[in-house]
Amino acid sequence: MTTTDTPCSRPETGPAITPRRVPRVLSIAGTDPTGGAGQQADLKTITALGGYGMSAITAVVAQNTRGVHSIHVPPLEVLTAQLDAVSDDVTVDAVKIGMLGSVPVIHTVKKWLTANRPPVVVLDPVMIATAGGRLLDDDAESAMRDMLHLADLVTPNLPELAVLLDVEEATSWMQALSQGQQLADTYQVRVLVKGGHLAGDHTPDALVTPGATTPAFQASAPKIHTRNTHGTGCTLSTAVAVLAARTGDWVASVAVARSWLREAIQQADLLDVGGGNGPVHHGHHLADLVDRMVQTQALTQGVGSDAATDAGHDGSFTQSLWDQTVDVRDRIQKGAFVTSLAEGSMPHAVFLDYLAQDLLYLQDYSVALAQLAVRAPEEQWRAFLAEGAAGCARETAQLHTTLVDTRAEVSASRVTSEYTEFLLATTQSRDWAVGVAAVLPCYWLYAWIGEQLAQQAPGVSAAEHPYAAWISAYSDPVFTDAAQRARVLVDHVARGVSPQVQEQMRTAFHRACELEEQFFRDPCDRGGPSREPSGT
Ligand SMILES: Nc1ncnc2c1ncn2[C@@H]1O[C@H](COP(=O)(O)OP(=O)(O)OP(=O)(O)O)[C@@H](O)[C@H]1O
Ligand SMILES: Cc1ncc(COP(=O)(O)O)c(N)n1
Repeated sequence: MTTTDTPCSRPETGPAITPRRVPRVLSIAGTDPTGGAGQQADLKTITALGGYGMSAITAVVAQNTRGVHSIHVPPLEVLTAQLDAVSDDVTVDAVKIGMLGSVPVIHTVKKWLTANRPPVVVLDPVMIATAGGRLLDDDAESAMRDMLHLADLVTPNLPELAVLLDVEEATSWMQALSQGQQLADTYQVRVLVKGGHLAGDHTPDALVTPGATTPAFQASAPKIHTRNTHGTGCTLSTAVAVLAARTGDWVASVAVARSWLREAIQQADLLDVGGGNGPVHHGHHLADLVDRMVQTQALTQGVGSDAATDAGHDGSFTQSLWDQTVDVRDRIQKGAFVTSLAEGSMPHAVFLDYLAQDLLYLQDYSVALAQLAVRAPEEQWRAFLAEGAAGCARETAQLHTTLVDTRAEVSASRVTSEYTEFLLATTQSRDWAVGVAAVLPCYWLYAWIGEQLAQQAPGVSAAEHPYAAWISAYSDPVFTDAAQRARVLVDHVARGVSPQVQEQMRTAFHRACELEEQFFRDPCDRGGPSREPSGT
């Protein structure tokens, strides 16, 4: 994720939320037939962030990127019937409330909310559309104030914040923060203060909580030069609702929602929707996933009748490699790395040491993949391996950022050196087929460990587990997908080589599996970092 955010956060506690991997999120809002704001933006956001989206429509708005043409408010009974249809049948984990429009609609939603309050309620007090057009009646402002206390989080933009407090709109970030704090204190509700409307070249945001003296979270990043910011407010508030229901952690939810939205704004110009203030790209991270799925399908078709690639017993060459390394996996599964990471009992120093070694390892693994890419006999394999090499380089850069605070120079441990020397030598000078077999365990065991961690520590949240973020990153389907494709490659290659080379592939795979096991065990065995004394 490209961001120059400078977050400063402290733990922020509130009523307990039971995290759910796929939260059921209801949006109560108006519509936008051009898909950039309101219900349509909310449903895209919920799906993009892994939730299950539902919608109850408050108003049918004929609008586009240039402005609002007309608003039709369905009879109140229709809104009540929609809300009841959802709550009579579905457990709602989070609700996001957007455009309400009028006093009777506010009262209707308030009544339903009082009787059916889900664990997460985010209220975006929508008043005016970016492109112009009032979305809240003038006489509804005080009714809106009267429902703020029912929310866990309120997300006004600066003009809305001013209306809610009945003061002049803030023109500086300090003033905005002070108004946000005043709203939080008056209504005893968290407030997401958004600086998108401030003049200047930065867009600061902050999460303020009742009675606090400093924000629970604050970040700022350069303004992205685009006019396509239609629906950013709807999108941000919904993203926080989904993530809060998913993690139970408001600070983390705001931070992640913000970074994700930033990327959606960054890629907004790709969409080319409308001639005014266009929408943001809610599906920005899915495009890559679909590319990979299409590529996997192409690779799988390329291997004809032996295309079975499931981890089950499919009779493939890679399956036989896997079966022959069951002892290694058993050691990994029972070893201190997986068990202490899953329990959260791994000492932080050991974890940091593991990350530092991983960084050193990935630098060389990236080179190993690049060497194979250069030597690849076919275009599709070159693309796959080069993409893997680039992914490792990106991962290395991210690890550098994570480890920036550990400062001291870290040297490769004996195991890390042994593993990387083996990979570099094998991928550079052995038969290409042997090289691809040597790099497979890193893909495959990584994805497999992700599954083990997800099973041993299901649904962990940042609030209750020190390594929650790491565990969920490990079980990312992206890794399973990459491992699958690496298997397809090795199976394909194995069919075209002699039994002798197949045997060498088998030996290389086995050796790399053993080194993987040692690599995970090593930081736990050593119990701490392997560093060069500073100044050497
Ligand atoms: N040009 C931009 N570059 C980067 N971030 C932006 C930009 N415009 C808006 N944002 C971000 O989008 C979010 C919504 O901000 P904003 O203050 O505009 O709220 P809003 O007015 O409710 O949104 P909307 O435009 O949908 O009504 C904030 O996190 C803000 O930082
Ligand atoms: C139904 C609906 N809800 C909210 C907004 C605000 O979004 P924006 O200010 O980006 O136009 C909107 N335009 N339409």
